[in-house]
Amino acid sequence: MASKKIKVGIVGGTGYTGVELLRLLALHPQVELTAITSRGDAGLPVADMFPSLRGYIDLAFSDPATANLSACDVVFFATPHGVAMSQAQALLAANVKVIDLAADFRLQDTAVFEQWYKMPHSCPDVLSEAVYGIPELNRENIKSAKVIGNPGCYPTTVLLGLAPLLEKGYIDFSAPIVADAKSGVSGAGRKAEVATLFAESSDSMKAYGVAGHRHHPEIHAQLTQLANADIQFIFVPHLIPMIRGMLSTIYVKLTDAAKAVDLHALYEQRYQHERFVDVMPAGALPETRSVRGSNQLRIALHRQGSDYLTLIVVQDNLVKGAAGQAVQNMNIMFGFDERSGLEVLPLLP
Ligand SMILES: NC(=O)C1=CN([C@@H]2O[C@H](COP(=O)(O)OP(=O)(O)OC[C@H]3O[C@@H](n4cnc5c(N)ncnc54)[C@H](OP(=O)(O)O)[C@@H]3O)[C@@H](O)[C@H]2O)C=CC1
Ligand SMILES: CC(=O)N[C@@H](CCC(=O)OP(=O)(O)O)C(=O)O
Repeated sequence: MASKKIKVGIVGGTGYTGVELLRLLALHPQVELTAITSRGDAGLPVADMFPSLRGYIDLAFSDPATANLSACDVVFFATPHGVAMSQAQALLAANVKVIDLAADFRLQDTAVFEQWYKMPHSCPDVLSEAVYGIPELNRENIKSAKVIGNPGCYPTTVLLGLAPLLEKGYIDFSAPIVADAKSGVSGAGRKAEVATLFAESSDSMKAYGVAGHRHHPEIHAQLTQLANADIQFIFVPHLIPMIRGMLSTIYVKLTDAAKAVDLHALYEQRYQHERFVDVMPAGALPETRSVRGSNQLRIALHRQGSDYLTLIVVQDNLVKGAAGQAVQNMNIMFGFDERSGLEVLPLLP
């Protein structure tokens, strides 16, 4: 394990995933935070905006146009889609690693990226060397990566939920895989929007993106790779009246071979060495509050009749679904203990 401190920059320090990175990295033993950007609040001490960080972070926000990001060892982009790809090439040329929490480096097919994100991809060369950042599925490639496309929040639940079955060929693709997913409102970010006003989003619940959500192609591409087969996948996200947390319920049809297998034991074995994936006891019904504020993802399996399996997966969308997973990726890239900065217990109540 390396002991030297690395210099870390965060572009987009005023957003929800940005401040979550600050919360986790402030106590990371191998990290020295050196630049935290904001366009509108440059010059403001970070702790003035986020008093919870008083005494832990002494820096002020700096303007992303002038911040000395090339002096960092790694830069996190906790920004809207399109920002990281405009700066990645220059940072890589300065030997700085890049971890993007947005979608710039998640989809290898630039035509699909352009279709869903309505912008051309400005650096396909960088994209081609980017690694999709789910450590439990892709750890070896992450070790040597210079650019990480940190996954979307919904994809992390679906992919970790399904991976053990797909790796064994236990899903019968004659029926579609269905994922019915629910997110807390922080998933939409901190920017002001009518849909996330208290009076609009509390005491109510709604589906959205039913005709198509940009995480569908992201999940589909990864499922296809894991299954080595084309698959039908139905995905419906929902907005629910809580601040943080995500629960995905996933329905699959099992192959005949899978029906003879102890699937709970298969999951326990697949994730036995994974600190951040917890396979719950038989019959468990995981709740989002059991992972709140932590990098933990919990999975429960429920057989339904002889042919179907229902998976229930929970995570904190801002931690394992975003900033925590990004820190986990950083730890792997720099040879640190994967748990550094991430041994945070869930908050209760
Ligand atoms: N929220 C979630 O649960 C998840 C979010 N993500 C992704 O992570 C990224 C960040 O999300 P989130 O933190 O929720 O978003 P927010 O809207 O809360 O924050 C966005 C941040 O980006 C900064 N910013 C905006 N435009 C630019 C720009 N052109 N150049 C530099 N900085 C800019 C803003 O700061 P300022 O205006 O002060 O410069 C702000 O700090 C998004 O791509 C999102 O899709 C991924 C997984 C989960
Ligand atoms: C509740 C809510 O609005 N969630 C966001 C997903 C956040 C996320 O992970 O999305 P990115 O792919 O943009 O990084 C959404 O559905 O747009």
